[in-house]
Amino acid sequence: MRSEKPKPSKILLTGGGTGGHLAIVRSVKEELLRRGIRPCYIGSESGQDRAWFGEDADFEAKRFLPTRGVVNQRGFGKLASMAQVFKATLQARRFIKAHGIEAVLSVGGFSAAPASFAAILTGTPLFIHEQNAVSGRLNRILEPFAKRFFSSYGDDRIDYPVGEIFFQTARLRTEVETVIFLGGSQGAKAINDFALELAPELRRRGIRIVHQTGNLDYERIKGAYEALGIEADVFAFDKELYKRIAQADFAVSRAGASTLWELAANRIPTLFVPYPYAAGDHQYHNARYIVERNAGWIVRQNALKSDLFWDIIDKENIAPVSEKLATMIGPDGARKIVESMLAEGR
Ligand SMILES: CC(=O)N[C@H]1[C@@H](OP(=O)(O)OP(=O)(O)OC[C@H]2O[C@@H](n3ccc(=O)[nH]c3=O)[C@H](O)[C@@H]2O)O[C@H](CO)[C@@H](O)[C@@H]1O
Repeated sequence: MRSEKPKPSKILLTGGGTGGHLAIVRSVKEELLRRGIRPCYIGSESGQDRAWFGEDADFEAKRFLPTRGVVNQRGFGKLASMAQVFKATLQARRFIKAHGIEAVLSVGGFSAAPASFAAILTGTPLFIHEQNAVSGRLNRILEPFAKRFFSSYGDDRIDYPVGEIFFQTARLRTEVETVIFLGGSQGAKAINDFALELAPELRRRGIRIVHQTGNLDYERIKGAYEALGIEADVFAFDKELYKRIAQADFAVSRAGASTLWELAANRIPTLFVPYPYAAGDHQYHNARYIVERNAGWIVRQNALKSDLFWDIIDKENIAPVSEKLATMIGPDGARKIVESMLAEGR
């Protein structure tokens, strides 16, 4: 009698740097925990990886390796970073062997390089989730070696793995009583300034303001609202951001992939202002995917004007957009990724 191969249970999640990547790790981790599997994690000492997962007791084991981005460096800096990645790859390889890892999921970002290369070196099945509509450099290099490459854009798409809470708190928006301004995990000065420009008229109309500034700009923006005498819910970063998104009826936001799909899952109509310097202009292409399906609006940062905002609020009906968003994403993303890893891990 042929005995069935046991399903893999030693899963390694890797990648990070900024919140967009780390949010995928979090939702895939939640799905694994629901199935009684505690994954391992490899991230970097730089970036936000430690802030997100340093204290997280859900992981069976974790390592933060000393890596930095290679892409944005030149000359000696680039060589030094490559040497670091090489050294970290050897450490990741030891980790994979020591923990008997049977499948690796990379969510991209420079933190993902060592464990992804180590997966290839050790013949451990590699799965990749690319968050953006245009692939990052590392994922383009890794894709030919991957068992599966997941994307939430295009024909062969899966639902973006958004935290379940964004679906649980979703609701149809019909009227704008509260606006939320979002700058992505690090905040966005252009959106911060735009919010201040809109603030007097928002107050005049009795529309509540919720505003995430990012750490760097927090004091300036808080002070500016005070100087204007306008009451606003201003904060730098909120670990439970879903609560504030759920309160709001309209968003002005960067088009980082995790934020974009969380907003979609929550069905909140959004004016996207893509970060203009993102690699391959990927934030613009992320937002285009939504906007081309009549599920939101987009404006280039250098064309950001208050008139456009008021035209949307005054002349466009937000309810059909909120309805359309319900068809753009379902809650199955993390489940699909996990099932594929369990079926095709070694
Ligand atoms: C400048 C840049 O290149 N940014 C990239 C980075 O964005 P960034 O890291 O800003 O990522 P996203 O906007 O995709 O996600 C931010 C995450 O942080 C969370 N959050 C944010 C603010 C807050 O107060 N609390 C909170 O928990 C959001 O809920 C979300 O889960 O990775 C994304 C995913 O690869 C890319 O699409 C972005 O283009």
